Amino acid sequence: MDIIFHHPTFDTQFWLDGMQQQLPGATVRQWHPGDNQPADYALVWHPPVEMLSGRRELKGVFALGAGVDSILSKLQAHPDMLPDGVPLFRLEDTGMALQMQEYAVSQVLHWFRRFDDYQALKQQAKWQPLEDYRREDFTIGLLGAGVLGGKVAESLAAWGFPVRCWSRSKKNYPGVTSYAGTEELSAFLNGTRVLINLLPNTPQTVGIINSQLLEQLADEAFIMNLARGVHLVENDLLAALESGKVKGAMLDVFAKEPLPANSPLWKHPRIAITPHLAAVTRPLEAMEYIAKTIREIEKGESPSGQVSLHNGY
Ligand SMILES: NC(=O)C1=CN([C@@H]2O[C@H](COP(=O)(O)OP(=O)(O)OC[C@H]3O[C@@H](n4cnc5c(N)ncnc54)[C@H](O)[C@@H]3O)[C@@H](O)[C@H]2O)C=CC1
Ligand SMILES: O=C(O)C(=O)CO
Repeated sequence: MDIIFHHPTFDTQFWLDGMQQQLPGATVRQWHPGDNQPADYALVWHPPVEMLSGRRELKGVFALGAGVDSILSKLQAHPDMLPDGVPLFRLEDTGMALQMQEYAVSQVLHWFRRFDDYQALKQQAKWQPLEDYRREDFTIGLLGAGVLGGKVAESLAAWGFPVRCWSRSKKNYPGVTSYAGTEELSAFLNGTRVLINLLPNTPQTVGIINSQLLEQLADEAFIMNLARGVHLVENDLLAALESGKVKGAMLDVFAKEPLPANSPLWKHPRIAITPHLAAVTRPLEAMEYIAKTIREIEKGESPSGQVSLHNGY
């Protein structure tokens, strides 16, 4: 079995050795421009078009992340990049859910215990206890309730918050109220105080966090964008912060990355920023997962994690 690998920033040798250990019978090589030798599987992130196009022999392409929007947008521009019938897989969890849980739980508790307000009072040397927020006024809503959103929802429910989620189809997570489809979006938003976004980037979800959506949230809402920058209309968020409808935001992803130095988001006192690292690919877990999936494909099984080209995620 032959495996080709391309990632613009990962430690390639570490991955070649690691995959070799996971699949001792395989030959794993770094792909270089001009390499047209046959391959059974490709492991990629931001792949050059010529790496995959014309490779009808491939039994699977693995995206080395959870979101496949960048691969799919390239595929739109170059439809022959992924030969017909070659399945595209993505990473399901592989250590990312725990990182998302850490990120979301710590920030929700930060807002719930009003640490932002106390930090602002501290700047004025003010010793001033504030009224506690009540859990019943702190409903948390997950936009997107798949592999990552579902786990985040469960971890926040375990902290005793009212938690709800919104997805394409109904979910059954313990302690989490499920809403599904565009017809239930307004009901989901109504009363949501903390909105956490873990949707994939698709034509249906681009710009979903806009002024019309923000207006439907509970007053003094909080926004956490952990998915993709294009989901959020940044100027609408700034306007909602200005009006007081939104009290604070924590953003990990941006329409343009790295976030340009002149972006007004940097300087806003009620916006916290991290540089797209809410959850990163954990190589060992990812390699184990990919090897398991390859073994299932080789046995003729249908492993999970296959991207629906129709749904776009
Ligand atoms: N900031 C970061 O470091 C990272 C961000 N991500 C982002 O998180 C996203 C989610 O990842 P997973 O949970 O693994 O994806 P997933 O595919 O398991 O879950 C997606 C969820 O969104 C829902 N959904 C999709 N389209 C919808 C629509 N039109 N209306 C309503 N619900 C819809 C699905 O029903 C599902 O519940 C990724 O696509 C990626 O963009 C992933 C990893 C790291
Ligand atoms: O896996 C993903 O989709 C990511 O955004 C990784 O940072």
